Amino acid sequence: MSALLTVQSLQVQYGAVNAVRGIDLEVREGEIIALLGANGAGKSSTLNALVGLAPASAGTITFRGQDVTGSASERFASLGMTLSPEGRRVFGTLSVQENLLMGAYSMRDKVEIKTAWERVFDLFPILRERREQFAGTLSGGQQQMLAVGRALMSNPRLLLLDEPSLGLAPKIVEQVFELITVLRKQGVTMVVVEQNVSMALEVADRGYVMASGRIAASGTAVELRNSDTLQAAYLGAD
Ligand SMILES: Nc1ncnc2c1ncn2[C@@H]1O[C@H](COP(=O)(O)OP(=O)(O)OP(=O)(O)O)[C@@H](O)[C@H]1O
Repeated sequence: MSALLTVQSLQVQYGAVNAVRGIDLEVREGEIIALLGANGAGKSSTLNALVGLAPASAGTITFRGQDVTGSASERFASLGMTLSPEGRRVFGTLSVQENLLMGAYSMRDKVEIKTAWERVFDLFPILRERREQFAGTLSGGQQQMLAVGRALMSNPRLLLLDEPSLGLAPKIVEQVFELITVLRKQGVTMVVVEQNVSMALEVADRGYVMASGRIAASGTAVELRNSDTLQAAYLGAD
């Protein structure tokens, strides 16, 4: 498997706050990578920096063989790397279909947009039923589906999912993880930030554990499940 994404010595700083302190990551084609760690460990900052939404103050990001460090977020989408952000962030006063179209902003071709749209509706039939409805009136789980659906509209090769199960009822959480396995079968490579560590390690091939802006441990899902560092990373929340 070749590397789809390589991150070297990435740092993210917000003023005086060093959120990410020089991390290395590799994501290979077809993999599901879990990015784990306590609140404030730097997971969201890492994902945001990967798509140009947080300030990468040092390091390099190579995606599909191209150095994309410092690129604008549109470039990431057009190259095939998309983020489904934490907290869903759907546009509540726009309809379901308008929200989906926001995810297809780099596409010009109507047939291409329709194909992407149908794929999202096939994955989430409830969104097809509610396509005219304001996104703000959907349940939490449906808004999460819409956020993932919007990210899928650009047909990403690499999908970054930030806390996809956050705040959802257990049954819906199971659906989110089922979705991850369905997407993998469709050839989407994923990096998943999750507080639900056991479920994340069930679907993931490999993972990285962050603590205080650094990688504290990495390995296969099986290795991490048995790792003391994983337990310590959660107990030692900063
Ligand atoms: N926009 C920002 N401005 C200043 N500091 C920030 C900003 N975003 C995050 N931070 C800080 O950076 C550090 C890492 O936060 P980040 O959200 O990346 O962690 P996380 O592991 O994703 O945690 P969570 O699960 O709570 O989102 C924290 O100390 C946080 O307070």
